[in-house]
Amino acid sequence: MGYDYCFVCGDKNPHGLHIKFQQDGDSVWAEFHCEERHIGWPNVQHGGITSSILDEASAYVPLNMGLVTVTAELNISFKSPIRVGETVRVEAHPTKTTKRLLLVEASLVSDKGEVKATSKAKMLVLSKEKQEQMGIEAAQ
Ligand SMILES: CCCCCCCCCCCC(=O)SCCNC(=O)CCNC(=O)[C@H](O)C(C)(C)COP(=O)(O)OP(=O)(O)OC[C@H]1O[C@@H](n2cnc3c(N)ncnc32)[C@H](O)[C@@H]1OP(=O)(O)O
Repeated sequence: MGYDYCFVCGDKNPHGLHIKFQQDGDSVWAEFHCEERHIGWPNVQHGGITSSILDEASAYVPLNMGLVTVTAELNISFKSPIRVGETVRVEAHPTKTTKRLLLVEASLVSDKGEVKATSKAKMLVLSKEKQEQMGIEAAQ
């Protein structure tokens, strides 16, 4: 089972979010439309879905640099509810890069310009050996 089954971006995951990320220099971005099946409280997008989108965007930043990482830490501020029917844009960019660690900041903003959530992630670069140990295939 490869990347096609990723919950956030995989084409073949029937339960996934099917988000397509675009590269813009060191940054990545994507759009997401909140539907009824994404809610927790009535009409409010589940915080776990919001977290997944921010996490994934943070992972695509190093991936586009040719680095395979896992999220070691993810700190999220949920600033305003994302409602069913709203389209949000996620953007992520690196703020610090070392040999072992990337710090990535991300945000989710509505099409009306309202900031819905922001995050700071620590993405830990996996060595080839560690990738094999974890059963992660080399990046495409
Ligand atoms: C094409 C489409 C693809 C699409 C596919 C895209 C998929 C993307 C998925 C989204 C991303 C995810 O959700 S990934 C899944 C969620 N994350 C996880 O499951 C990670 C679980 N945690 C772990 O596996 C582990 O704890 C690691 C790998 C993070 C660290 O393990 P380790 O390497 O054995 O740990 P350890 O020896 O203690 O630490 C190694 C070094 O890193 C440092 N370190 C460890 N943790 C931290 C930390 N939180 N903050 C700072 N530094 C840290 C240590 O101090 C040490 O530094 P020094 O002493 O060497 O200086």
